This record gives sequence, C-alpha cells and structure tokens, in this order.
Amino acid sequence: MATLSEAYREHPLHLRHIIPLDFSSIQTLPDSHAWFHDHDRDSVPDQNRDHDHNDDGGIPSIPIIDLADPNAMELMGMACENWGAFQLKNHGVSMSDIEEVEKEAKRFFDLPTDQKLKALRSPGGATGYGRARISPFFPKFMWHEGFTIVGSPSSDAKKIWPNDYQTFCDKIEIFQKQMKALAEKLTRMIFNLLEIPEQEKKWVGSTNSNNGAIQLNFYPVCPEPNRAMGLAPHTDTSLFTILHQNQTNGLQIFKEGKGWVHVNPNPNSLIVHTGDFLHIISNARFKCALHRVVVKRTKKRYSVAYFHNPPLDYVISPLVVNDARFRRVSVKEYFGIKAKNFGEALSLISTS
Ligand SMILES: C=C1C[C@]23C[C@@]1(O)CC[C@H]2[C@@]12CCC[C@@](C)(C(=O)O1)[C@H]2[C@@H]3C(=O)O
Ligand SMILES: O=C(O)CCC(=O)C(=O)O
Ligand SMILES: [Fe+2]
Repeated sequence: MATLSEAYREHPLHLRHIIPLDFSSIQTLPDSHAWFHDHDRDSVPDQNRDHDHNDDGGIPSIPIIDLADPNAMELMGMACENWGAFQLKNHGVSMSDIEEVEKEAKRFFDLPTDQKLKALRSPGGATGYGRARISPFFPKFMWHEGFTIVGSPSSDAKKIWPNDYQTFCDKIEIFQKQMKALAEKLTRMIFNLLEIPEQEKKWVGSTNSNNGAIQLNFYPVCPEPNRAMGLAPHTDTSLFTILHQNQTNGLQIFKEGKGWVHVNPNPNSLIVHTGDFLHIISNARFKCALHRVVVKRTKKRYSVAYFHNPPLDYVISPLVVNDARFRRVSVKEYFGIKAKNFGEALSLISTS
C-alpha cells in the first residue's frame, strides 16, 4: 500500500523550510517573521489584547452541530455548503484522551530545540518535526512549529525519548483509533447526503484505508503578534480535517462578505474543516474553508489536527454529476500537485 511519504518524496523541501526558529531565545520579532508593518491595513488585528472571548462584533461564526441530532447529516451538509467548516459536539471521542494528546504535544514542544531537532522531518519526508510544509509558498516564516505523524510515531518518538517513548506512542495510538472511527462515521453521513454510489464508498472503513495523518501544532508567545502569522491562509488537502484547539483562540476562517471570522474554542467540541478532496468529490458544492491562525503576546497555543484522506491510489473525481468541474486525479497525484503548486492546485485540475 502506498503511503503519504511516497507522495512527498518527489517534492523535497530545502532545510530552511523545515527547521523552525528557536522561539525560546527570541525577544523581538525578526524581519524573517514580520508579515506586516504596524501601520498596515492588512495586519492581523486584536490578538495582542490576549483576550479569549468572542470579539467578532456579533458576526456569527461556524455552526455548532450536535452529532446526536436526528438532522445532523443535513446540518453538516448546510455547514459544508455555507462555511466549509463546523464545530461538532457529542462526537463520541473521549475528551480526556484528546487532552492526553494535548499534554504530549506540550511535553514535546517544551523540549529544548536540540532535542526536538532529533525528530526533524527529512527533506522528502512526511513525518517529524518542522515548519508547516506550505512554508516555501510564503515570503515570510510563520510563528509556528509542527510535528507530523503518519502511521506509528515510534521511530520519531524513540529518537526523542529513547527510554520513554511508549507513553507518547500509546496516547497517539488511542487518539488515532478514535479519530479514524469518527472520521469514518462522518464520511458515511456526508457520502449518504451526497448520494455517492456504493462502489465509491468501498474504501471507507476498510483496514487498508488507514491514510490519516496527525499534526501537532504549537504557536509560541510572540513579541509582536499584530505583525506575525501563526499559520498562513490555506485549505487542507484532506477529505476533511478534525481539529482540537486548546483554550487559546487564534483560528480564523475566511467567509466571503465577512472577512476573517474567529472560531472560538468550545470545550467538548471538535472543529471539522472540509478539505480539497471533499470539495472535488462534491463538485465544489462544499467549500474548502480557507483558514489561518493568529498568535498572541502572552498565551501559547496548541492544536491537534487529524487529516482524513482516502487511500493514495483512490481516484478522486466529482461523483454524481454530469458537468464535472474537476478532472480525475489520484490522491497521490493530487498531494504531489499541491506540494508543488499549493494554492493553484485546484485550478490546475479544473476542467474549465
Ligand atoms: C496530510 C497532511 C496534510 C498537511 C500535509 C500532511 O501531509 C501533514 C501535514 C499537514 C499540514 C498541517 C499544517 C497545514 C498544512 C497545509 C501543512 O503545511 O501541513 C497541512 C497539510 C495539508 O493539508 O496539505
Ligand atoms: O491550529 C489550528 O487551529 C489550525 C491548524 C491547521 O489549520 C492545520 O493543522 O492544518
Ligand atoms: Fe489547516
């Protein structure tokens, strides 16, 4: 079975796009990380106040959907059409298992830089510690560190904690299993809503369909948050992404006509983003949400994302339509197109 690593092998990154800054030793914002000038109209607003309440001036954010609601499937469809994202409550994943992973993320990111660098992602690799893979597409670096896990994290964990890697691996494994089960449940509901034919659903839940990836994200405190960027605007490549954020807000979703809208942490809820693959399969009926993360002066932020992907050899195409807006493309090929072209990837497979 092909793995995500194979998709990235042909698109190696330069080390400067992998090795993060040693944020622990930084007192002022370096020019390499300064996205805005103080007087910029575009600068990231308001996070230097470091408050965590909703300060959106009444602009509604993404819907909150209760998975136990008999109308959950239709509500998810509407949220995917209007926002490309929603918050999910009563999702069935144990919050204490999620908090255990958040704890492990803190344990990892709190390590001294030389320890974290032992698990540095290789230039052509998918897993390990490093900057976000989208870094080469932006003129400035992000105020962010990530740790990507595809399959078992044991080889990276052994490099960091040779005598104590099992705790990390166990917690990740428990989380992975629960996320996969939730992701499969949501896939079935969304595919039913889209009336996807049975033969296209065969991979869902099959044992060799385990092509999910976990991303631990860390946004250190920042001396000049208004001029920095935690994670630059992007859409996820996945079918959809399930995200847990700690109690420090920072995630924003772009909504036409409204601009950047905060997604405030909602204890017990998980955020679901529609990714590129679901956008393609739904023939653009579902939006893939453009999102970004802003940072704070005094509050660190952590998040844990689970990217749910079809198998790499699965061929993606708009299903159940005559006027397909995208050509057929294998999951592996699309990861390659995205790795090389980032924001242009969808238009490169567009039929118009
Ligand atoms: C499955 C994946 C999605 C992701 C690339 C990856 O292989 C693992 C890391 C993911 C991540 C997390 C931060 C934002 C993002 C755009 C990035 O640079 O790395 C996503 C990637 C993606 O969705 O394409
Ligand atoms: O940290 C967040 O809230 C968002 C992370 C994200 O967008 C990603 O991992 O793709
Ligand atoms: Fe994302």
